[in-house]
Amino acid sequence: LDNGLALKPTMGWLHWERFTCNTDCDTDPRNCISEQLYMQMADVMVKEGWKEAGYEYVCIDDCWPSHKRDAKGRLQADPNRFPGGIKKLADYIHSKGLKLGIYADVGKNTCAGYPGSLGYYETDAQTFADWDVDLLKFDGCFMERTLIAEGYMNMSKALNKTGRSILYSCEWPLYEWAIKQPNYTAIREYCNHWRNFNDIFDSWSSLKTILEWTASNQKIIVPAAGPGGWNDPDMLVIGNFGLSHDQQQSQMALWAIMAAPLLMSNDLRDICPRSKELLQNRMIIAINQDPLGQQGYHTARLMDFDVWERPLFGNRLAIAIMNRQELGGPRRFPISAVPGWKICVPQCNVTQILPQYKELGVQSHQKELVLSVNPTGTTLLTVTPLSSNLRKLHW
Ligand SMILES: OC[C@@H]1[C@H](O)[C@H](O)[C@@H](O)CN1C(=S)Nc1ccc(F)cc1
Repeated sequence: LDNGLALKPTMGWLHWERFTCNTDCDTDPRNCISEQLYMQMADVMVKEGWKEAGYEYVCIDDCWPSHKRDAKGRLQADPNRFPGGIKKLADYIHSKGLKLGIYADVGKNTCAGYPGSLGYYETDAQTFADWDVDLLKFDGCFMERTLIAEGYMNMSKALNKTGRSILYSCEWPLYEWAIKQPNYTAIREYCNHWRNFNDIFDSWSSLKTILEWTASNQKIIVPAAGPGGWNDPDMLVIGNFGLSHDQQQSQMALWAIMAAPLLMSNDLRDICPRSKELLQNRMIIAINQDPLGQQGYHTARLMDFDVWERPLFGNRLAIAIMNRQELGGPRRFPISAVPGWKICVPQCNVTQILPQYKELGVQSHQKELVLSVNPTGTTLLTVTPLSSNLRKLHW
């Protein structure tokens, strides 16, 4: 969407995967969906270097509203859980130099059964603008499948009509795939990023299904990605419970290769140091935010390894090698088996970023550089050709 926003993939925090629809503030005040959750996350994001690393949007997901619209037909926050209201929360978030995201639904109800926006697109867009909201995540539940596209387009126009810059995060293709192959030219025209596939869960198997779907459909979705519009493989679940450290490194590496929005869903008030270090790794964030804005591809599967590559600004290349085996120990992979390695003629400078930082120095096409990759882990490299006669990469 050409609204001047999301020129690089959106970075921030989104409540859903970690906090879901927990509305029980009587027994669980620390984790329920309430204004204090976002205020506390904002405080931590400033205090603990998250904002500095680039994480900017603090996003509310489902379950924030009252079940009733107000007398003027406007959405309103649950008065017990958001006593100050959304505008005041936005002011607080802005006072921290951060931005506020909110959530609504194209259909009759949200997925969790709160009021949907069908029939109220202009009212809701104007309400969000009046509250100084900076991002809208627009879900696709309870909507006639054949009317999904029209609904997403109408909300895009409604947001534009408010005159406020509001980043528009869509789930349009996810719901449309059920009936037809979505038209990604249209989606890119109306949305700043878009969910294509099922919700992420806190598990390695969930991550694998998302990567599998992305690789299988890359010819359709990857060309649509670029500054202002991105494919959204869903939230980062790094720092929660279900992924080993190697698997957390795999998600961070692949989200960088896929030019995915980096929307963390975890508890920043209580996160282990290794996960925090991984999420704030400047070299991986730089790959995700690369100015060329080209999403990477799955380029090879061999010996039970997956290879993903992303062209970077300045003729550099990011390479991720994932060991799919869930048995045994680290396995060795010859970099010469990476399709993009052919740019290293006659030589390249190689930097390993994961599993730990290591300058591998000048490598030549001949000299056999072999990498070690942990089971379900990923080795992430950047490669800089040292010659001027660069051959274009062809996929
Ligand atoms: O209710 C909101 C929640 C989150 O916003 C996700 O990111 C959205 O993709 C939708 N969503 C959920 S749980 N959607 C949903 C997921 C599975 C299901 F059987 C019915 C609804």
